[in-house]
Amino acid sequence: MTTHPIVGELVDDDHDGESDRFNHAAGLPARRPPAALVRRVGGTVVRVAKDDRTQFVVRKTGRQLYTVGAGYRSWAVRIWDATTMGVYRRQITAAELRGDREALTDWLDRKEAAVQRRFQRIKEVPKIALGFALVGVGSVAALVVIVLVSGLVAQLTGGQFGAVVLGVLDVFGWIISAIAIAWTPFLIALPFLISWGAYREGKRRGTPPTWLMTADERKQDTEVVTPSIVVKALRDLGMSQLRKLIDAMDDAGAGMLSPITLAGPGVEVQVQLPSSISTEDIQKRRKRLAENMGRHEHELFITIPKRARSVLLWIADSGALDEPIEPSPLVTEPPTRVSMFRDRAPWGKNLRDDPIGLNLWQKHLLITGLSNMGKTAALRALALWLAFDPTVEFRIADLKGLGDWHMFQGLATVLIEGPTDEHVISATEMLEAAVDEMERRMVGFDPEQHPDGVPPGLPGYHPIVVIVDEEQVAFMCPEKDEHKKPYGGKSNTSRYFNAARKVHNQGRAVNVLLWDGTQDPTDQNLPKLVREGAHIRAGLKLGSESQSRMALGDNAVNDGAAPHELKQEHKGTVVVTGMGVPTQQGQTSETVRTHYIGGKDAVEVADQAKQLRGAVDTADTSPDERDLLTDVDQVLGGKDARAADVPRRLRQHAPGYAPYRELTGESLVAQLEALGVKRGSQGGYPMVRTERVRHALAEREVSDDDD
Ligand SMILES: Nc1ncnc2c1ncn2[C@@H]1O[C@H](COP(=O)(O)OP(=O)(O)OP(=O)(O)O)[C@@H](O)[C@H]1O
Repeated sequence: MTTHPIVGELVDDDHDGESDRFNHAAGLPARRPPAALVRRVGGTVVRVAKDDRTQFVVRKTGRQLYTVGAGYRSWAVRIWDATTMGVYRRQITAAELRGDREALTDWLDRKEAAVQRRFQRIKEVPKIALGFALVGVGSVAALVVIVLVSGLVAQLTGGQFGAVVLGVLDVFGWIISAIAIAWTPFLIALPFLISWGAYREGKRRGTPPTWLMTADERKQDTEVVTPSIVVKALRDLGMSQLRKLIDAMDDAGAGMLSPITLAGPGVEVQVQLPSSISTEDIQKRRKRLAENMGRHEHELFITIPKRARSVLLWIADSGALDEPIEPSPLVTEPPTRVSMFRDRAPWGKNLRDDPIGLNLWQKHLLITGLSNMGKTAALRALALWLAFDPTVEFRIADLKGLGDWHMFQGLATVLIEGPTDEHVISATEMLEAAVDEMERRMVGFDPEQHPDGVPPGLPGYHPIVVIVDEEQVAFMCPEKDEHKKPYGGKSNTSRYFNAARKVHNQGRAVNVLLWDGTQDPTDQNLPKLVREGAHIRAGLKLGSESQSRMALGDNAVNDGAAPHELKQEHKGTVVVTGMGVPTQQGQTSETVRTHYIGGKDAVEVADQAKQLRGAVDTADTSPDERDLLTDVDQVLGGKDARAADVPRRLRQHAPGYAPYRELTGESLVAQLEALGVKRGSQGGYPMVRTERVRHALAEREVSDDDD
């Protein structure tokens, strides 16, 4: 036999033109000429037809032959079933597999009764046959009697007895010759008639394989998700056990499904799996399941509801997820004021198109994702909403520093923008200042007066939200301080790590919160202790399941959360889990398509928030010179203070300002003295007195004027 090389790409077993459709939708060229119908037959790739027309005819004929074959098979199965009590056998097997003892006994009894009934019928067969024979003989005898009586009557009334008998015999002769004439054509037509019946039976029984359909037919076939499509998709998952169990079901598997309901731009259906099939078995085959239903992998979401051994499938309308969702209500109808305690931040919509709002009160938050998936935008959208609560203070470090957070100038009390080690050092100090504040609040809290913890609105305990975007930069920082303590890393001495951990551990109760955004999480750039401390955890598209576990935790991923399976093109889509996240009943996570607030809109929203709360004095964290006298006057707030307490206040006032970093009480007093502030003490402790600082400021002003 001569073999001819096949021109073009060798196709895989699953080729059904799906990738061409995908490429077409994405505006990419088709993977191969769409007209070629190529199949692998017994390990050899066979080109069946090339041009459109022939291909159509070949596919159509193939489909019809398949349907006729399916009909014969169905009849054979039914005959086999009928002779071997298949209905009962299958129910018995299914009850056994389910471990349903009650049903098992019931079906065994039914089978026994059916066997008895059949035995009874078989016993009665000779009697029935004899009955038929007697009826036959009786009918012939009756006919003879009728003919004879009719002939006799004819004879007596002037007719001829013989003519009647001959007439009747003629009629019989005619019937016999008509049968003889029709017999041959009937015999010729019989196989066709049987095949027609088989075709109808085959059509009733199932759908031909997708590779026997043209692209258009497939589209029509898969647009609507029906119970039979879902069952067929499950049956064809490539799990022989599942296939057998579904085939064994009396209702062809329909009983496994809940009603299919419309849910946003898609449908939802819950599947109760047979006992030997685990939810994991289905999750692992998401791609195949989606494709069996005519969808892309990212258009099928599988979650695990509370009911044991069941999966909840949400199947998007084809292409629906590629449509953007509407703009944020924050842009279209900015709020006049919000309450962090009471309200929910409008973040986006879930797959069912229900609006999703997060309650952010006393929640640490972590958002991760691959680069450029919309992490900053999603995090910033929450902060912008929260800016409409004037009681909330923001301290922000944007360790990319390309202006994503610049609109918070005048909204945040600290705004660090930049990627260098210096910026990481500032961010660390900002976080350490938050730890100091947290400890001050904890020490100063009066549990007798507030037995239920810090109530909303308690003076001195306003929410402080510390935001660190691109946090991975902090963990990867190689710099060390003068005590050789690293800023980055995750060792016991790492300054950023320890500060983040402390806020995570204890900040919530006193309203000191950390929101971090980090890229491409690993154990190095997002240590376990930090990621586990967040109350709300969100993952945009991630690279692998292990990253999803880091981002959302094992529980959420075990329950079906799969940010690694989100589509790269779907920026801003997050899987979110944790406290304050509204989820469907029985679910632990929610997939949210977040509203996108672009840079320009963000500036406008921030301006509106500034109008509400009045401009905030954003601390200058740039390495420029600061004025020590003015800063000390500001941190004293009109009172005197021990010199040892003032450096800490200065660091909080200007996080990241290097000269304050190593300041001690003693060196401060010396520097102030050089600026004209007389030393003072109380009870043996060096003091910094407001009045002396202001005096030095006034003197300086006078001498500046003189100059
Ligand atoms: N919700 C959204 N809907 C649609 N597009 C979005 C959405 N969020 C972000 N984008 C698009 O993604 C781009 C990147 O967004 P963003 O800067 O927030 O990503 P990122 O993950 O923070 O990136 P990186 O980690 O590289 O800093 C935006 O410029 C925008 O075009």
